[in-house]
Amino acid sequence: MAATSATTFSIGSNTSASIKVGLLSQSKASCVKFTSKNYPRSFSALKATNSVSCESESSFLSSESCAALKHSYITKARKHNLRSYGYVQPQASYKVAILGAAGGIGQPLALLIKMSPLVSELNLYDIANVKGVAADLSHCNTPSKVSEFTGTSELADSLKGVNVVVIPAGVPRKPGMTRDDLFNINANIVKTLVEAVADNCPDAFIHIISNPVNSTVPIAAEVLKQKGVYDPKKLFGVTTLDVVRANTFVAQMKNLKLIDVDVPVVGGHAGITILPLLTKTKPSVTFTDEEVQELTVRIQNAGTEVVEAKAGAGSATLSMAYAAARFVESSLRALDGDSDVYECCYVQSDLNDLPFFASRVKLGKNGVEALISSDLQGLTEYEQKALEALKPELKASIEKGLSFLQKQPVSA
Ligand SMILES: NC(=O)C1=CN([C@@H]2O[C@H](COP(=O)(O)OP(=O)(O)OC[C@H]3O[C@@H](n4cnc5c(N)ncnc54)[C@H](O)[C@@H]3O)[C@@H](O)[C@H]2O)C=CC1
Ligand SMILES: O=C([O-])CC(=O)C(=O)O
Repeated sequence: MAATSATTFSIGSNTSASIKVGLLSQSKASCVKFTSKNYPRSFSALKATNSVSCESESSFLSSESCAALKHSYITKARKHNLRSYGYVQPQASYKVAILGAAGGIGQPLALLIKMSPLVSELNLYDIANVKGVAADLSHCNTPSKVSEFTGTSELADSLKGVNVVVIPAGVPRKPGMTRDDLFNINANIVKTLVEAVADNCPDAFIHIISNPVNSTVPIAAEVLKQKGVYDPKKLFGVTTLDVVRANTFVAQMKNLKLIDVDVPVVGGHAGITILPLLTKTKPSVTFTDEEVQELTVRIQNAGTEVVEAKAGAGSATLSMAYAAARFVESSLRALDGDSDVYECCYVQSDLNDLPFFASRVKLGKNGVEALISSDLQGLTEYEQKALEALKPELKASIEKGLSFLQKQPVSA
């Protein structure tokens, strides 16, 4: 059976049938054809491995096990943010806004979100230069409608009816700066934007990317509180890039398949407050003490590595856009009823004495459904020490953010 207008999902190994690559037919929803250049596996090959029990190819293609495989492909492909470059079949109709959409992160992030089958409308807001970005992006033949909004007079309209707001607005670091050096400019930007979110889409999930995240998230929380619409389950500091980096560096060091590696990263998003829990890596990996030290320091300094390499032209944008798109997609899957969505992020927390803390969370339709405490149990001495060491810095950054609003109350 030929698969027409097919979408290719490269999903790594599928344990239930040892299939590496599948072609999922869009024209016949229940049909999966297992052929690929890299891993040619026909029905008879599957049968030979006892992976299927049907007698004929046609009965297999219409069987429940085939439908389950199709479901597993889609789930795994979605989890890993894989995209087809062909036409994307709409699967849901959520509305996403990016505030700071014309920037270094905003533009590639907009492109990645434009490729999501879960998005029907994509609103791009910035104080300048967003018209051309929107015109350009709107020519992609993916389902979402792109709209542009320029300047504060159009901010409110950009947020009406939005389900997920992503905020990468603000200045990036230059070599020699810490993230905290961005506080004076970015605190005000985040405050103004979150005020508008509170007024126009108070139920939305809010993803804060602007640095210093350790302080800008507490600022956003205070703004929402003063506006009377704070829902701690829906406010997130985006720390996905720390996980993405940890996964990449561990896979490289240990020669593992990237798609399989998952390292929880807890704490915050600056220097030593970024704490990868390497002993909780999945699949289980053993590290020498030297490897733990080397990896931890590299993950903590990875932002600076990029800032220095860009030599004054900004900080991470492409990897950040990739990470932010993953977090948006996870949020949309959770909103859409997927009950198996977990991400590390910086949220209001009661896992320890810090009011905000990054950890793995379970996401659901209403935002954070549960904080995953098990990652913080059974820590090694190294991890426990690092956790205690990060607390004073993170506490100070949180307090700096919370007290900012005392000097600058929200506008009515
Ligand atoms: N959370 C994380 O893991 C990461 C956070 N960042 C942070 O993301 C922020 C943005 O970085 P880039 O995109 O590289 O900077 P950029 O300078 O390239 O872009 C920032 C954009 O924000 C816009 N902007 C400024 N004020 C605004 C306002 N009031 N309303 C709306 N838009 C406004 C600018 O016009 C510009 O288009 C920085 O603060 C950076 O430190 C960067 C990488 C990783
Ligand atoms: O390092 C920076 O300034 C940007 C950032 O947060 C990161 O890349 O992790």
